[in-house]
Amino acid sequence: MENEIGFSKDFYMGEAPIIAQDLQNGNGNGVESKSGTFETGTIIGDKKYVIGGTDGETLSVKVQFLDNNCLGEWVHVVELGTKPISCNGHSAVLLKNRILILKKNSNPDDCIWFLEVDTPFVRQQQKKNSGTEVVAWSKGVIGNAEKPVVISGPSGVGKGTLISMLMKEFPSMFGFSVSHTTRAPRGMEKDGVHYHFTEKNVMEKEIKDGKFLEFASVHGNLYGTSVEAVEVVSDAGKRCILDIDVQGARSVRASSLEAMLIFICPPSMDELEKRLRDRGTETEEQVLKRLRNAKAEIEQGISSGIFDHILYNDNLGECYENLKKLLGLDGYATPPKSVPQEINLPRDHSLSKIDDKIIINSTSSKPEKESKNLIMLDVSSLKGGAPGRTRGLNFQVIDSFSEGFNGNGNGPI
Ligand SMILES: Nc1ncnc2c1ncn2[C@@H]1O[C@H](COP(=O)(O)OP(=O)(O)OP(=O)(O)O)[C@@H](O)[C@H]1O
Ligand SMILES: Nc1nc2c(ncn2[C@@H]2O[C@H](COP(=O)(O)O)[C@@H](O)[C@H]2O)c(=O)[nH]1
Repeated sequence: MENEIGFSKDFYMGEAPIIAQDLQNGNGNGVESKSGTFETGTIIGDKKYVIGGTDGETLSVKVQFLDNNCLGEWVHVVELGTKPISCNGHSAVLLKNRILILKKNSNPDDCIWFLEVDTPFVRQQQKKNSGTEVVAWSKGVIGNAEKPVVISGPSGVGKGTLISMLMKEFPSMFGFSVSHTTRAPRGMEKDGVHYHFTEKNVMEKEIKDGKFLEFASVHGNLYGTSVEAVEVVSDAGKRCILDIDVQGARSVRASSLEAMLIFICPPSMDELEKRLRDRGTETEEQVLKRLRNAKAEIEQGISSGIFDHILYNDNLGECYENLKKLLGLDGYATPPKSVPQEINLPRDHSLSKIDDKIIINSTSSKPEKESKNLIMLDVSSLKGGAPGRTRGLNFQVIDSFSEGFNGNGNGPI
């Protein structure tokens, strides 16, 4: 199954139409380069992706185009998303449209990363930056993390109120995605808590740089969800809640976030107007603008098919109970705790790939004891991906000798 430098036969053969081969210059999977950093190389079609820790603290990517066996120049690559921090080496395996990176000797929650090279998100970004080589990083999450929740609806309907109630009752379960906006803060609003209040030119530049999952012009200001805002919540092990308008919900629906989308509808336009006016946060001109926009938003919310669920917020308590039902939280005094899976990858390991299974073969030879582990990483049900996390990774210990392994997989140990 494996050759002497740790590439599997499948890795050489790749998966049509992408073909992976070993590097012709001998810089194979996990080889120390002249500069002393670890580099791996993967050839996909006529491109060679070299991943190595040469960019300060973070792993960087270099791409070289192959021109009939003759090596071309390095190409500048735009790397989107948060890059993994460099480590004591890594392994790389080509999957269908992304490269799986396994960091050696790293924390269980930081050992699996993906470099997307040909996913819909990357193709979309390549189109935007025509002529530029674009790749995107996405961190792998073991198991099926709960889907993010999008709460949308016209201004004043009660989205923020419902979200606050949820966060108060389940503080360790939910995390709020803090949006960016160019509108001015209201009296009690804090920067970084309610919004990241941002200058328009700064936000426009960051949008251009691909830092936003979605953005929209709403009631005359720019609003947007940065990739980081969602990642911060996922990394804290919480379910992400987004409070965004209908245009933003449409973008999220089209993205790889795979969120649950809920539209909150007012009982009537009169009641919506009353709530907006009673809140007293908008000028008369703003109230009228928001009410005008509300009509179109309600129409789209109800009939566009963007949303998975529609909730009517007439009686607040009832609406909140219905929201909890949708989220599977009715009847829970305390939220269910998922048991985290753990995987520790020792520095010395080799990889092989059989269909959608990655076999990690690790050997640790301490003077007193030698231990061997065979871990199977199942990548058949990957979900999400850049510009967010890649979920749906499952692993199983399929063989282990000695106590060297620190994990709680399902297989025999
Ligand atoms: N079911 C309800 N009945 C009566 N008042 C409500 C109800 N739900 C929310 N409110 C009130 O309506 C006002 C608007 O609610 P909230 O600020 O949560 O709306 P929102 O949808 O988040 O608005 P925006 O999109 O402008 O942020 C608040 O003063 C809130 O207390
Ligand atoms: N598309 C997005 N819409 C957003 C985002 N954050 C908030 N919003 C929506 O804007 C309006 C107005 O909000 P307000 O705080 O000024 O009253 C409201 O409908 C929000 O849902 C975002 O990141 N993206």
